[in-house]
Amino acid sequence: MTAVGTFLDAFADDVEGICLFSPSSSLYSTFADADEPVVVIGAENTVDADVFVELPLEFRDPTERIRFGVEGALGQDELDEEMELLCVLGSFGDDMDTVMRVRAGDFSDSGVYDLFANSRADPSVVRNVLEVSVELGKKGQKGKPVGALFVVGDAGKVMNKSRPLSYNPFEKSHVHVGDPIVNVMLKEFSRLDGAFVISDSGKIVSAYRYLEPSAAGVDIPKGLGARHMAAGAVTRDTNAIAIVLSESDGLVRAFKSGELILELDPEDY
Ligand SMILES: Nc1ncnc2c1ncn2[C@@H]1O[C@H](COP(=O)(O)OP(=O)(O)OP(=O)(O)O)[C@@H](O)[C@H]1O
Ligand SMILES: [Mn+2]
Repeated sequence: MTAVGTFLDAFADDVEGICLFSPSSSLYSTFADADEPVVVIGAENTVDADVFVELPLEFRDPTERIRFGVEGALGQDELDEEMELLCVLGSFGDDMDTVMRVRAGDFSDSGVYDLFANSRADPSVVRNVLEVSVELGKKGQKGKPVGALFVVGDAGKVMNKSRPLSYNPFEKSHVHVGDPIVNVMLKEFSRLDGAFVISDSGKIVSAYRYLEPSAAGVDIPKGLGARHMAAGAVTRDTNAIAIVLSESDGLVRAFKSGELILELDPEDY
């Protein structure tokens, strides 16, 4: 065997599961008789795989794609945490150019998959709100750090658990998050108090909402203030998720079912 062959053989030794990211039919059929379970992960099941995990977003970063896909497969009980996996994907385009070996358990429990896939709001709406928060965190408002609170999904119930702090600039409008003009408006209004309420489909329902959920049983990390507490609590009281940009530490956090499930530094994106 060649040196490369020997290396690859050792690399794939003891692998217990195979994840194929958006494979071609020919690649998929190469693994048809594999002894290990094969999971196909992608936006669509174009190869008619028996075991398929949908990626609701395009993750350009291969490690993010793997994290999301493996978490999804674990969530669907297609893999278990002890497994050593071989992930095959195209990092620079559609052609397969990357093989990564990972341990399934390293990707469990971050809740990121759950945030996108099992929220009431569309995955693209969740992504758009995350993107606005990250941009706002990077640039601030006119160079100053700014905070913001976005409550996404289950808007009717969220409106019932909150009250207006001021006139709602989105009252008669039908605008959606992700639209560039709307993102400018969201950044502009983030200087003012309260929360934005966004519907399952991404419509901006209101700005300036003061949230009044019951905070009973909400367990968020110490040191976070009223904005984060309100964010956590509203996601326990309703089926919304909340995305918060902190004015004081500059981090973006996401809450679901009363828990902090994602924390990221805008400077890393
Ligand atoms: N219940 C609430 N509903 C909506 N907005 C709120 C609520 N409580 C606080 N806020 C908003 O959060 C802002 C900051 O409050 P506070 O400093 O207590 O929160 P925090 O969690 O420490 O957030 P930050 O990290 O951004 O400082 C307030 O000025 C207000 O605009
Ligand atoms: Mn504060």
